[in-house]
Amino acid sequence: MIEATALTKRYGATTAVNELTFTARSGRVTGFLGPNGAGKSTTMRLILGLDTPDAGHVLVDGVPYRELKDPLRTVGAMLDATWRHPGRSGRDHLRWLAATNGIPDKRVEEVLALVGLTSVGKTRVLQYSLGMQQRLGIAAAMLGDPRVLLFDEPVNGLDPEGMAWIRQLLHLLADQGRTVFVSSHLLPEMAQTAQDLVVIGRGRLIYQGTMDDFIAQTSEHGVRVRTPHADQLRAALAGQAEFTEADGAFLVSGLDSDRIGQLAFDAGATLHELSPITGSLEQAYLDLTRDAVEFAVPSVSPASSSEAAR
Ligand SMILES: Nc1ncnc2c1ncn2[C@@H]1O[C@H](COP(=O)(O)OP(=O)(O)OP(=O)(O)O)[C@@H](O)[C@H]1O
Repeated sequence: MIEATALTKRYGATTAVNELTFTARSGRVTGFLGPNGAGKSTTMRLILGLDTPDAGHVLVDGVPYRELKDPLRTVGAMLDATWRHPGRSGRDHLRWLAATNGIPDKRVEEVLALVGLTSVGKTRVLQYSLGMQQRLGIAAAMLGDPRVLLFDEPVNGLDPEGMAWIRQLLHLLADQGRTVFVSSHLLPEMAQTAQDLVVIGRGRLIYQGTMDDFIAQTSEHGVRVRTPHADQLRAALAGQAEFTEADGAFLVSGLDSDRIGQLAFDAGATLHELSPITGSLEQAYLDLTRDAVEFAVPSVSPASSSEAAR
């Protein structure tokens, strides 16, 4: 488990992390989201003891990182997957890490197998694709068989197959009871990966809770209904729910699809469509972080883009 309490970090006049309190639970994949400059990397560095907070504290399985007796066996991290000794082979890179941390050599073969790099263990890292480098970074994070894992942008630059592989691995690690804390800018990918979310903006906590609650609380909801008996449905819904009509369909809010189906049936309206519209992580995220974006991007309108083209 990771527990941050009133965590604060300042760089000169910039408060990168501001009284941040959150928990990442064991057995769950927790997504860590926030606009550029929100303080995600700083928070990850504070968790790993690479930076010292000005106030507050963060505990990993109940202990500050710097007081962990065996850090690599407690926390594994991949912050920058592309930094590696390029002249070494993947296997030698892991052997070097294992040797300097008192981890037996046989664990290297286990983690190479876990990430599917056994057959290219002898290949120099210089020749690895980005996907292979990400896998090697994960192998390194797994060397100490840690209970807590931190991944900063693990799917950056990966193809769909590589992303799916990482998603499955993160789920597997969480199912084994580990704490998996992962940042990503790719919201559709995060929507499929994370079960819990910590969202920050300008260093402050904006949301902490489950992915499902996040999407449910902050997005537009409704049920799309199509019927050839619009008059009957209109009469049935009047006073029961709010609705708008467009393109031959009703968008009904305030009632779930079971209730709408029943009302329509009672009113003798045949339904050709009854589909709940659930919000997306992207919409919920944009709604919630709108005010927390450090440098707002001007909206793109046809007029402004043709202006620019001139
Ligand atoms: N070493 C540093 N010295 C000065 N300012 C820093 C330092 N590290 C971070 N900052 C500032 O702190 C704020 C938070 O930065 P941080 O890199 O933690 O955000 P982030 O959420 O990881 O951003 P991104 O998504 O763009 O990587 C930013 O305003 C950044 O400029």
